[in-house]
Amino acid sequence: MPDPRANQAGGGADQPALLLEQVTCTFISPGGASYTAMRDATLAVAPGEFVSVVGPTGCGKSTLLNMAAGLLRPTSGRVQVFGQPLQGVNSRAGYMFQGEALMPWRSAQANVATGLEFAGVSAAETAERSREWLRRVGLGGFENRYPHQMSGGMRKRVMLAQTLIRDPDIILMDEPFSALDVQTRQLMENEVLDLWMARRKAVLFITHDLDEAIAMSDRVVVLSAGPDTHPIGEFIIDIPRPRDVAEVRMQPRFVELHQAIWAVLRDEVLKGYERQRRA
Ligand SMILES: Nc1ncnc2c1ncn2[C@@H]1O[C@H](COP(=O)(O)OP(=O)(O)OP(=O)(O)O)[C@@H](O)[C@H]1O
Repeated sequence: MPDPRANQAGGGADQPALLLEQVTCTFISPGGASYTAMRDATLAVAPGEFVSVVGPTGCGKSTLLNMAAGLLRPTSGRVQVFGQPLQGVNSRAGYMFQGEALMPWRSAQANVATGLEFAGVSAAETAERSREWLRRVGLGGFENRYPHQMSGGMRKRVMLAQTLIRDPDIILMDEPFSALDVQTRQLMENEVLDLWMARRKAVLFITHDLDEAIAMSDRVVVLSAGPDTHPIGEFIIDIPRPRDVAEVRMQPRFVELHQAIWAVLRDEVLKGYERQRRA
């Protein structure tokens, strides 16, 4: 009998915000071939903690995030949200996808408002909160622009507002800024850090960019190359906050951490590359 409190707001504040315990995920193709993308992987994110996951391309980073979001059920193992088993979609999490996820026929404000509309929030409150969130991400005055009338960076800002407007306790981000140029990317990273510092939600951030992971996080988890991906290293990022993502890279401690993490990641990247080349 499923626990009726599962996945509900409230409760469990002393528990990890998110716990993936010994999760295995095997995909079966229509032809019957099976591929175990993840095996016996355990990862916890504490309330208010910013955790990045890095790993070689195709190792299973999105798979991990999809399990945390409740969009994909692990083949075995368990996922818990604030101490309760996750059932169905993770209603305490906001998910920012890798690609473009805006509805092209809706204005910036209407895109940001979508989550509140689904939640049945009144039209007046929805309008006010979506305007306020657009302002917070630096898009005050752009409410009526459509996605095709905005730059890539502006569209990402709209996606960020869309993710945060429901004030999720857990924020899941899958390489959110990978398509942006370096300068825009650093601006967005700093904005995310400012918003996070103000609200301190649990963040699980997927990236293939080690600099980004170190600059943003409290902890960086390194995944092995697939198949059978699992965490193989974990590093506490003891660099004081607030941080500026561009400046923090110059600090000796940043360089030290980068070397230590890269020593673990490098072999996996080479393995992943070799496997993809042979596939
Ligand atoms: N629905 C699916 N069916 C079959 N195989 C899948 C499915 N989804 C993912 N995979 C495989 O699982 C592995 C992990 O995929 P995933 O997208 O999680 O990797 P990733 O680390 O996020 O990749 P990237 O770095 O390219 O974003 C890949 O080999 C992929 O081909």
